[in-house]
Amino acid sequence: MIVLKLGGSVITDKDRPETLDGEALERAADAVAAALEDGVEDLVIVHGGGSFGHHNASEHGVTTVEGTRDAGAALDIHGAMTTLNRFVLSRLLECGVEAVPVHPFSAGHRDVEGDLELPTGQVATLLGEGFVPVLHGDLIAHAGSGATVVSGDELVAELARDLEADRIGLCSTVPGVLDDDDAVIDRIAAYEDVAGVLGESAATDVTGGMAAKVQALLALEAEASIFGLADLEAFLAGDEPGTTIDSS
Ligand SMILES: Nc1ncnc2c1ncn2[C@@H]1O[C@H](COP(=O)(O)OP(=O)(O)OP(=O)(O)O)[C@@H](O)[C@H]1O
Ligand SMILES: C=C(C)CCOP(=O)(O)O
Repeated sequence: MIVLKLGGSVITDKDRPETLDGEALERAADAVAAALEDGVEDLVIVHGGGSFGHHNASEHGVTTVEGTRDAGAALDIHGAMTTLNRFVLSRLLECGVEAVPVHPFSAGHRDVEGDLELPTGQVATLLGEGFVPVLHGDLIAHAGSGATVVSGDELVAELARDLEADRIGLCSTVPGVLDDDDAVIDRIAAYEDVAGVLGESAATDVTGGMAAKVQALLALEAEASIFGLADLEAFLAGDEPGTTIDSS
């Protein structure tokens, strides 16, 4: 089973509010369709927000820890993400991928500690019935804080853990985690080894950029890869492009 995140920074123009990167999305959808034709089974896709969601969350002062109890703000942020989800689903469907939505806002919650609870029975059942479930970074009920943002990276980690994914891939706008000289770091086994080079996203981003990604993936038992769009086909074909996060 593969859990693949399509980074919001890849499929949207992160500097312009609510603007798709149609070419990149098409390329990603083509790669997914080709992989399924080549025999990949059991694929769960998660996409991030990019210019959908982060701007809205930022305007309302909402992050993964700062919540809102304003239903209008909640609908604004969730609505931006479901709009992007519609675009992603349409493109996948056009390529012949049996993609269906799973909206985290209606499925999961955080407890008072902020820990994410995400039931995955619907995802497993959809996989068993031949669908490709497509989740997305979203707003989520948060005990004691109203509703906060849940990043696609957190969802990837939770799905991978619960569904015992064999392979985990994060397709982002960079070819991997970069060192001080902008060279791709081949393997990361401990956060301390790379803490100095990990930063936030260059664009508006309420969920922590590369640092949060590496942290979420290091908490997993399975290996995960962070790579750019040019390497999506290779990842889906079984390669380990970009940076491998290996916490074992
Ligand atoms: N050491 C690093 N190596 C690579 N990228 C880094 C590093 N430090 C910070 N970054 C930033 O992290 C960004 C990737 O994180 P970002 O959260 O934007 O990706 P994404 O998951 O593709 O998008 P989204 O969060 O919208 O889904 C890069 O574009 C870069 O600006
Ligand atoms: C900003 C929202 C609502 C979702 C963010 O998801 P991410 O782009 O995966 O961090």
